[in-house]
Amino acid sequence: MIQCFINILLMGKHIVDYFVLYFLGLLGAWLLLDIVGLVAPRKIAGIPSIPGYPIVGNLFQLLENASKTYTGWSERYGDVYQVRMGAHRFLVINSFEEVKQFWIKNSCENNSRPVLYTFHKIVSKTQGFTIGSTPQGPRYKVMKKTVSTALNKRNVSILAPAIDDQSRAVIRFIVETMKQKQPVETDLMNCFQNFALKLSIYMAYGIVLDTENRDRELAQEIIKIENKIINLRSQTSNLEDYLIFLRYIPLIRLTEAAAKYRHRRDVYMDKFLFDLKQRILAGNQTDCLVSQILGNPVSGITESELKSICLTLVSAGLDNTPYTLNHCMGHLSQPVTGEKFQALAIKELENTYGNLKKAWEQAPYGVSCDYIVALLNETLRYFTVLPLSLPRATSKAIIYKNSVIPAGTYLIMNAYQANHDPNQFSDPTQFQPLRFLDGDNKLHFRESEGTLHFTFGAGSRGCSGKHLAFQEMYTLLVRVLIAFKVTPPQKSEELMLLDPFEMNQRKGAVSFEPRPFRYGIQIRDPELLQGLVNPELE
Ligand code: HEM
Repeated sequence: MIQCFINILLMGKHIVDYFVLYFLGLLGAWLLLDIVGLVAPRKIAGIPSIPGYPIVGNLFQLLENASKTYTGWSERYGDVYQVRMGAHRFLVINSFEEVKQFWIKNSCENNSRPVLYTFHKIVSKTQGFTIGSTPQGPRYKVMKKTVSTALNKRNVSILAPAIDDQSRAVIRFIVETMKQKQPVETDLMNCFQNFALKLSIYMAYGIVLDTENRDRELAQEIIKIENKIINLRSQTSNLEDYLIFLRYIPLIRLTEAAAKYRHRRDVYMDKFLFDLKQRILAGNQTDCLVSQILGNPVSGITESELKSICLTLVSAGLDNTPYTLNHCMGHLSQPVTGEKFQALAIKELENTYGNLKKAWEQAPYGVSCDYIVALLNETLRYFTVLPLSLPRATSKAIIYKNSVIPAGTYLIMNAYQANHDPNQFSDPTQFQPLRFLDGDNKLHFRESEGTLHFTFGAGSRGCSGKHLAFQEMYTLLVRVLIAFKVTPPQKSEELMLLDPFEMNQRKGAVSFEPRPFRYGIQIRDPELLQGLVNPELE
């Protein structure tokens, strides 16, 4: 018996020994191949390169708050340089002017996306890529056209009644949960997430989710899983994307979590599509994007492309829109300055619409108040929810100064740095909505004049959902401001810190994910609010 136990132990030890030997052998072979240049990505001539290590390159220097590290390197190596992350080389662009050069002037050449192992081969196996992660090609063009049309200004204006209903429901829910107790200290992040989710699901499948009651669990599952999957798009954390040999080591399966989330996503994505098809078969006409595509075979959209479109609509704004809006709430709750922003916002709403009742009613139907537009744009600029935007790949060569950037090069926009470029924005670290307004509090910038900031990206693959996201944020912000006075939390440690890097709790994630913070809310005018949230009782 004892001998048998010893034999098992010895066998276990041999297995561990073999495993270690296998690992060291693989690493040694890879190092050799790297040194002779067989697995190392080629350097781009004439562009400064950040010194790194064999095999990994700069990967381990970029695991936390990479945008900040890139900014630090730009001080020494200039606005445009190259880094190596294992098997891939990226060009990093840091200043406002250089981003304009690469993203807008070279829009046609810079119009594809990198294909990375974890996201493209593991997560996207069943529902396909989202549009934002699909490389350039004829099928991408068909999908992009469909989604861009659905999300253009005109079609977003058709969604106004839904934005009206859903944003009113959010405020009504908050008021109900406040009951008699006021002021309440809270964080409205989950309400903002439910709002964004409801609108996406409505637009895609024509379903109104009851995120507070009947569909609460489903909504929380979607929010959680989509957040996990978005994080798998991290430009640095998925080591198997860059260190190819890791994929060949048995027992190490860094992508296991990715496969698990994909299965959980399949459950709700397949159900939404199945239910909609059943409703159509039963003759219940539903006016939504998916039924328009299903009813129009000439669009040439295949089943798998339809799945990609659905995925895009469900996931694209689910983190970005609520995080940005919540960051704005964080500014409104700052001692001293927060009160001033709110006072000016209320005054400008009255000036624009005549009174607050009209401002509430008209907010879903356009973005007319320039001060609120400036407040939101300053939030988008200051926070830059995707500090490294989304990565790009060039489909044609770009001539940059004396260098040729070949087709197939991966590009990273350091959007946070470009949005804080002192040559473009005076006092870039100050939150100043008035920077976008003239002396009469009117916007001195029009969209046709170019790009205000790079939070929605830019050029041919810029964000297709920016009109929808902006209209959603505008409506909810106007309504929150009319409904509530926002105050700092009692405990100073619960106040939002202004620096997004300091607040960031997932330092390797693709978007800023601030740790929870709180603010006080108190009903501004109970009588007015009663009539606004329950107009049927008026
Ligand atoms: C505040 C909210 C949002 C922010 C900050 C944001 C930001 C971005 C960024 C930075 C990109 C990459 C752009 C580039 O490469 O230049 C992008 C792409 C995209 N976004 Fe958004 N987004 C938001 C909301 C939305 C919403 C609500 C939707 C649709 C429901 C959406 C749909 C898309 C699509 C389809 C793409 C891919 C474009 C392409 O690759 O052709 N976004 N977004």
